[in-house]
Amino acid sequence: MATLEDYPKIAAGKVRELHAIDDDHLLLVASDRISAYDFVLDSPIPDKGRILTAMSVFWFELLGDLVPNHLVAWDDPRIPAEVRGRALVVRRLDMLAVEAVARGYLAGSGTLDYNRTGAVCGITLPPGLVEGSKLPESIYTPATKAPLGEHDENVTFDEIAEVIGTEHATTVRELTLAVYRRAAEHAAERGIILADTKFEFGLLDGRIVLGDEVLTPDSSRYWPLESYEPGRAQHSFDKQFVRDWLTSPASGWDRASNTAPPPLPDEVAQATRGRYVQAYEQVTGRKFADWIG
Ligand SMILES: CCOC(=O)Cn1cc(-c2ncnc(N)c2C#N)cn1
Repeated sequence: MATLEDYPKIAAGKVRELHAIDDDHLLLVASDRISAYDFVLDSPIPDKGRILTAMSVFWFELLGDLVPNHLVAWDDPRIPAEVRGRALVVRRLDMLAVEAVARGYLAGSGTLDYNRTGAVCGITLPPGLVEGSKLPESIYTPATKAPLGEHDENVTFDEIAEVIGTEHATTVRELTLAVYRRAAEHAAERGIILADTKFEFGLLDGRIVLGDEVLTPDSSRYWPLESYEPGRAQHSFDKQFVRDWLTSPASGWDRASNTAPPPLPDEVAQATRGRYVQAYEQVTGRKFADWIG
């Protein structure tokens, strides 16, 4: 059985790492780390890596008729025991330099751009929208990847086409919207608003293939349908307990101070684990207890 040290690390995000298995395969590893207010917290959320990996596997399977993906295996001798259940064997792709974002609702940088310009990524929106507004139809709002810790930069379709060519830019936009719309419809039927999501695509033998993690609460905004109310910041299905505790007097943390947040109380970490499990079971109809690792 391989160990993680056998696989050189080739990329890392805030909460994930990418290792090389061989010339054609990579190992995408999800940690139990959680990010809030642009900080990676000291406190891990038990099983977060396994739950989000199981979610990606579900979505890759459900959406496989719409778009090919890079997933090769999730239960495989190439996966070291220490990361089993929170690591995927994936095909090595030639990644396209675009953060392919679809939005069904106005939130985050989308609201910021809209308030400044009436548009997001060059797409003019109707007047009178607020944080959390449902958009008349979902839109493609690509971004360019920023260095770790910075926010991606929203750009227009034409700016992306300049970099990856009009043909690939067009296919990426079509796939992003089709896959998001199908996933958002599935989630809404199960009481979860998928407000937006971010995909990454790559080339494999000239075909465009869906890479990265997909439609997890780290790559998407998951809002509970029952507490949806436009006009304010929406409750995060998974991160709200963390946000509420960090911004409560109990934490002793001052968000404006730009200092690192304190560790979470165990009950906040455990309650957050519960939210990830609930999101997984509600979206997939599967029991997390049946997942490997
Ligand atoms: C965890 C850090 O990695 C990233 O966040 C983004 N990233 C993806 C790749 C990639 N590169 C080739 N083939 C792939 N299948 C993938 C994937 N997924 C590189 N960086």
